[in-house]
Amino acid sequence: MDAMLPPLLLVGCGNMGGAMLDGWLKEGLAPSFIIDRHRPSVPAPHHLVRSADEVPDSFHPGMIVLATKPQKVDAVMTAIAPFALRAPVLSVLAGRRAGDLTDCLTDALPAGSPMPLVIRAMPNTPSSVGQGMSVCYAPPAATAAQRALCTRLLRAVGDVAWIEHEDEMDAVTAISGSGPAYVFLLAELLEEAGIAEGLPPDLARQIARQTVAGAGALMVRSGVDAATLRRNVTSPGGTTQKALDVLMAPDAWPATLSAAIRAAARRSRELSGALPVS
Ligand SMILES: NC(=O)c1ccc[n+]([C@@H]2O[C@H](COP(=O)([O-])OP(=O)(O)OC[C@H]3O[C@@H](n4cnc5c(N)ncnc54)[C@H](OP(=O)(O)O)[C@@H]3O)[C@@H](O)[C@H]2O)c1
Ligand code: PRO
Repeated sequence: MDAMLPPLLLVGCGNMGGAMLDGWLKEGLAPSFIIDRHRPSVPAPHHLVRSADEVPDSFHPGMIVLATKPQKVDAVMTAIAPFALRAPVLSVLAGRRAGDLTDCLTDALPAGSPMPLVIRAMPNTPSSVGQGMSVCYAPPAATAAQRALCTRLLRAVGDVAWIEHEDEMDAVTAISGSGPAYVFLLAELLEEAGIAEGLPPDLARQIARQTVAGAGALMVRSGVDAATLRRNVTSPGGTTQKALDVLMAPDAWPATLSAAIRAAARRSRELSGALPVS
């Protein structure tokens, strides 16, 4: 294992903050402060507080990780702004732009203070088992060391990629941020379909879950592209072909998935304020 991850100020420890924290704890994390109203506990030597005002002024984080809901972040900006003069901020909020968050922090600081730095990342919940996918965007003011620190933190919980254009974050959010939900839905629907075909519920669940997990593991470990792996399952004139004829019809999965991704990306733009709420 590499050296310990730096101390963090984690603001919000629900589904996503908690998933990342689980991954960081497994990797070894320097004593950190976690702000959350609901999490029951964090292991020693970390500190759980219920409000941003309870973090001692003496704390020097290596990074501040923002993981509240986008609509709830403004309420904590004043309390965390002084820490943002000591460490870069890594926001995993959907939609909220780096410049917008920087402005909120700047407004909460005395006039003439240095400008805080906000880097964005879009992780996903498989981070909790070290299988996350995080895509990062840093404004031009970020240093190579600050970018490297983000990469190191997020690499500890999965794969990391960087984008140079913040606008791409809306599509990233729709695909990899929200994507685990689509895959879990697939597992749910396979299970329901198995039961509808007369299988015992326990067996339907087992085969649905392991099929989704096994297919994902095969794709990763083989490195073979998804279309080839799909063709390898599809015997000419066989059972898979019959199912794919239904799923791959232009008005079926191709249309449905692209409409779903468009809707999610649009919602990300709405959260940024770039589009009116529909
Ligand atoms: N969930 C995902 O898969 C995912 C993936 C990528 C990115 N994200 C982003 O991650 C962020 C968090 O999403 P989530 O699903 O983890 O939300 P969540 O489960 O609601 O977690 C946020 C946590 O922060 C707490 N919190 C908020 N403001 C607080 C405050 N002032 N003091 C103390 N605790 C506070 C919330 O408590 P209350 O509920 O009481 O406010 C909640 O426990 C969002 O911005 C989302 O866009 C999520
Ligand atoms: N969860 C957040 C949402 O649904 C962002 C990506 C995954 O808005």
